Amino acid sequence: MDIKILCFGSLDKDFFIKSFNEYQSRIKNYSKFEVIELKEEFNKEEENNKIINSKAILEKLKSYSEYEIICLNVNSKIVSSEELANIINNNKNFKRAKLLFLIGPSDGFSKELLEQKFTKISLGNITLPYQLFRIILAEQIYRSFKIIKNEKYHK
Ligand SMILES: C[S@@+](CC[C@H](N)C(=O)[O-])C[C@H]1O[C@@H](n2cnc3c(N)ncnc32)[C@H](O)[C@@H]1O
Repeated sequence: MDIKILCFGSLDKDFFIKSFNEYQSRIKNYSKFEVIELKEEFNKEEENNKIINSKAILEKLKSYSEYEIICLNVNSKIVSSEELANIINNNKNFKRAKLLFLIGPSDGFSKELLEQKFTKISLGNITLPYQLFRIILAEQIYRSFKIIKNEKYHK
């Protein structure tokens, strides 16, 4: 399996970097795993930032056309850890599956991006800052593998 996270910015605090690296190395026991970071445009008004940053995502995704895109969006359907594991496990050719998780910019995604035929999910009815969310997502991906493989993991 091949999993990528496409996101904005980079982790700039030691405790974020350490936490992410921990889950990253755990995920790598199950799948190829890579983070692709885009530079975020902050300088315009909110609506324009959304459009500019979402266009940058859509442009980048052209290089990943063979990947199934899973867009993380606060206002989309909330999924449980088991449901996320099902999404990851859904592919008939599990070992060869290619999944790209998309974390949005600070102002969220544009209408154009949200209209794409991506799987869109929320991890809960709370908005998390992007650095923290990257770690939560990595933990949930790791947890998904534990669920899929029916392996023990602390509750
Ligand atoms: C700071 S948040 C963006 C908040 C923005 N106001 C919005 O409504 O999308 C940055 C990114 O983190 C991710 N994110 C944060 N909390 C999330 C949640 N509970 N579920 C899914 N994605 C979340 C999303 O990808 C979001 O685009």
